[in-house]
This record gives sequence, structure tokens and C-alpha cells, in this order.
Amino acid sequence: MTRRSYRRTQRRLRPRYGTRTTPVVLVDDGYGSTDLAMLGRVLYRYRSELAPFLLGGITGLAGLFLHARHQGWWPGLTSATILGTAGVLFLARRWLPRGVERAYAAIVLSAIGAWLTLATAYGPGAGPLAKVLGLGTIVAGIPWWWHRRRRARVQVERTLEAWPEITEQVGLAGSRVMSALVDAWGWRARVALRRGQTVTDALNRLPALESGLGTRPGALRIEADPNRADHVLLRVLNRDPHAEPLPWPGSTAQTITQPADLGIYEDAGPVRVSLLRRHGLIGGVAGSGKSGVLNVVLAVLTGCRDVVLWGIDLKGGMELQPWAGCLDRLATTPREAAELLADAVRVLDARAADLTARGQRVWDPTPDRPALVIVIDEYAELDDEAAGYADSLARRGRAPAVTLLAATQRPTQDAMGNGAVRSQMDIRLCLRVRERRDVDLVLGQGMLVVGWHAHTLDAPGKFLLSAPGLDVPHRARAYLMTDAAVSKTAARHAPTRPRLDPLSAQSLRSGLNGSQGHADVIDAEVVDEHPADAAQALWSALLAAPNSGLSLPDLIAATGLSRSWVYERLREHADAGRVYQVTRGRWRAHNVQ
Ligand SMILES: Nc1ncnc2c1ncn2[C@@H]1O[C@H](COP(=O)(O)OP(=O)(O)OP(=O)(O)O)[C@@H](O)[C@H]1O
Repeated sequence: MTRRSYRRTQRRLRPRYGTRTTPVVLVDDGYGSTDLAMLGRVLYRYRSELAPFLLGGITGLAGLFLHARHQGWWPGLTSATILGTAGVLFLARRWLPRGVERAYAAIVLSAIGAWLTLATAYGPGAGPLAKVLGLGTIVAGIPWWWHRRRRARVQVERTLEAWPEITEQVGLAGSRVMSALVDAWGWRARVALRRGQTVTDALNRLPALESGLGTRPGALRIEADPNRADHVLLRVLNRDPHAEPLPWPGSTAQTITQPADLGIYEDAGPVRVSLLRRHGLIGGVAGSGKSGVLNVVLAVLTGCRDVVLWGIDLKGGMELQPWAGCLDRLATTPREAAELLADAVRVLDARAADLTARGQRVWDPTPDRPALVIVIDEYAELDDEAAGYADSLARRGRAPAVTLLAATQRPTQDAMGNGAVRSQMDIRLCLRVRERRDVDLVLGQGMLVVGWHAHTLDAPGKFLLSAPGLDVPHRARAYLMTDAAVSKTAARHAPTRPRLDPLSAQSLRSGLNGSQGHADVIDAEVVDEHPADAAQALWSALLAAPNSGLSLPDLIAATGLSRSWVYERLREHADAGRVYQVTRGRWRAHNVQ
């Protein structure tokens, strides 16, 4: 390294190691710098810290000038101060998005304007004006010097100034920082590598780069830029986002069509996942934070006006009871759970028929036609009957937006009811598991060997998330809702909950009650006989239908066959223009007069 670059590196790095010394350290070292140039450099280097003094000085000089030359301008200055302050408060949102920063800028501006007005009229030396300016500079400077984002920005600026030397030292010479952004946890930058270098070279130099940047070990992340092989994305975390529990920041999604914000990744990026027409499985040992995740999901979904929520809590309602005001239904015993799931199958069937009749493929949730999400805490406690319905929902519920969100400790085939439920879960959220093989149980076969190491998660609420579009094992931590936050959120959202749409509600009313009805619905999946006389019976029933048409249960009763078989035939008739729906869910043949 040349003497010059050595000196520059020392100068630039010194403040990060806490030796913010006087210019004595930096003055003439025998290599030709003059005191004045050195002073200029020090002033430039600390320009952000010195800004309040600079502003105070300019204000004092302006006061002197205005008093000497334009003493009569004070009324104009008063008006300009009022307008300027209002402008900062109400129009500067684009440059100062945070209210507290706008308020600070407005206070400083109004104080400077008031002082200038008085100084112009009476002279800067009149009365206590000079002392007020000095004291005001210090008082207004305190929030400035203390401001975390300003300090972070300055630290990044200095690091970037020293970037060429640092990268030369760590073996990545020739790389350039193209853009950098400071945020709450640290900063991120896009870096162009020297031609011929790739993300692998950068990753190999990662510990050295941490040392060069003076970060704590493990604070740096380097990722490939999906668009350029010679660019990398750098993430510096001054604070570990997972070091402390993360308080829930409040719901952001207004509709289930927007992704739910569940927590944050290790690189401080938000964990966002779409719950629309997707089943979800949350797994993890006791105490790993499953109920905590369910709370966050419920906090988000109860804020969406296009979702009706049903809950099953076989811990006697312990976990979901606080949300009872937001749940359209809550089952707390195995019997109630089976009934609830049977009804969900009815809703599914009615919606599927409706979609078919409308020629639509999927149910798009709106407040009038909401999605139905069934949240199940401790899935393994469901009995066989309930598991049968859940299986049916898992296989057929996506398109009609009747979906399951299930939490369980170990989703073994036994615990999941030996059906297809687990394989139908598109969203897999794995909290800490006890054994390595449990990773595959929750996340799917083969995930452990490709790096999904949920057994190494070391605190409650930490998880790995696999979902469509989320296929990299990034560690995340869920937000934590306190009991008070749950109660407050549930109370706030309860009055705005939607009701089931008339079609779905009607399917529950017209459905058969009790286990007889459940058996009918579940059998609909497996009946495989299509006797010709049943087809004839269906057609005769449609021909003889009253003006108000016949409902599905009527047609099922007339044919003695399954719901899906009846739907299928109805669709064929409808496609051929032989039948139509008189009102939603009620059918009759066209040629009936
Ligand atoms: N996101 C989180 N951040 C920090 N701590 C958490 C988080 N989630 C849960 N915890 C802590 O872990 C404890 C256990 O969480 P929780 O009850 O959600 O676990 P669980 O997996 O549902 O357990 P069980 O299976 O016994 O019901 C809670 O008391 C809470 O203090």
C-alpha cells in the first residue's frame, strides 16, 4: 500500500473505532499536508456534526446584514417564517416522511425566522438576542446530534468513502458501491464487482470484509444480484433483528388478496406470504411459538374484510378464545370440530357448484363473497371423522377459497389423519423441531438435505417458511403479540367482521343436520357409480321442478347419488343449455313451462 493510501485509510477508519480525536492526530505527519488543508478536511469530514454551528453562524451573519441594510424587512420576514413553517409541516412529507422529523424542521425554521425578525428590527446584539442564538444552536443541535438515522447515514457515508481502500485490503479491489440505503437495522448496498469476479469471490471474502468494515462478526450478508453476475447485494446489520422479540407492528393487509406480514427475516426484510386460496401448515415442538404465529395470522386476517374465520381450538378454547369476537364460529370439542368441518365442506360444495354455473374457475373474495379460512390449533387432536372432512377441504378447497390453516407439533401421517392433507398444504411454516427428521415432516420430503435446518432454530418464534415463490431457507422470526395486543386487536376488528355470503349461508341451512348429513357429504368424494336410471331420475326431477327450482339437497335426494355426481350432471346439462339456475343454487330444466 502506498503511504498516501495508508494515511487516507487511517483517517477514514479512525472514527469507527471510537478514537474521535482532535486534529492533532492528523496534523502534519511529514508527508506534506498543511495545517489548513488538514483543518479543511476535518471540517468536511465532520460536516454533519458541525451543521448546527454552521446554521447558527449563518443566521447570526444574516441578522447582522439585514439589520444593517434592510431594517424595514422584518414584517416580510415574519410572513415568510409563518409560510415556511406551514410549508414544512404540511408539504414536506416527500422529503421528511416521519412526522417527528417534520416537526423538528418546523420548530427550527420558526425559531430561526423569529430570531431573524427580531435581529433585523433591533440588531443581533440587542438585549439577549446574541445569547439566545448561541443557546438555541446548542438546544436545537441536541436532537440533531442524537438522531439515530442521521448518525447511521454519516457512518455509511464514511464507510463508502473508505470503500476503495477497504476492498483493496480484503482482496476485492476494483469493486464499486453503486447505491446504498440506510434503514432501521443498518444499511444495504448494491456493489459492482471488478470484471471477472462473481458473488462467490465476494462470499469467500465475507469475514475479511466484516473485519474491513469494522462490523460485528455475522453482521454482513452477501447475495447474488439476480440480474447481473458481476453485481452483489450487500447487507450490513448493525443490530441483529432477531436478538429481541419483535413487537407486532399492527396489521397492514386490508384484504386477503394482499400478503400477510408475519415477521422479519434475519436480513431485516419483512416476511410476507399470500394466504389467498392456500392451505397452511405450522409445525414445531411445544413452546416453539405456534400459537404465537397463529395470533399474528389472526391479527392480520381479522383486519381483512373479505375473510370469514372459523376456529377450532381443541385445547379447550385456550388459544383462540381471545379472538372469539372475530370468529364466525369456534369449535372447542372434537364433536364441534367435526360439525364445523362438515359445514365447511357444504360451503365448499355450494361454492363449487356456483362457480361451475357461472363458468368461473376460482372464487375471488370480496366483502360480499368472502373467503372462508378455518384456523385449527393442534390439528392432531381432530378425530377421524373431522380429519375426513379436513381431507376433503384440503383437496378441493383452494378454488372456492375455503382453506385450512393448521398448527400441530409433529405432522406425522398418523397425526394428519392418514389423508392427503399434508401434501395439500402449500404454505409450510416450520418453527423449532426436536429432531432433524421432523424438518421433512413439516416442510416436505428432502428439505433437510437441501439446507432447511429448522432443528437449529434457537428461540421461540423463529421459523423457516416454504411457500410458492419462497424457496430459500432464510431464517425468520415472527412478531410477538402480547395478550394485551391480542385483546385490543380483537376488540378493534370484531365490529368490522363480514358475514358468510348468502350462497354459503344457504348451503348450511339447506344441508342435512347431524352425522347423516356429514356422511352424505364425505361420501360425495368417493361415490363412483353412475347408474343410467339415476341420470334419468335427475332429469325427471329437473323437468318436474317447481317455478322456484330444486336445491342441490333436493336433487341429491331424488337421485340417491353424491353431490359431486349431481354437480357434474348439472354442469353438463347447463353447458348444453338444458337447465338453468332459477336463483342461486336452485335448478330447473329449460323446457318446463
Ligand atoms: N415470535 C415470538 N417471539 C418471541 N417469543 C415468542 C414468540 N412466539 C412465542 N414466544 C414465546 O414462546 C412461548 C411459547 O409460545 P407458544 O405458546 O406460541 O408456543 P406453542 O408452540 O404454541 O406451544 P404449545 O405447543 O405448547 O402450545 C410464549 O410464551 C412466548 O413467550
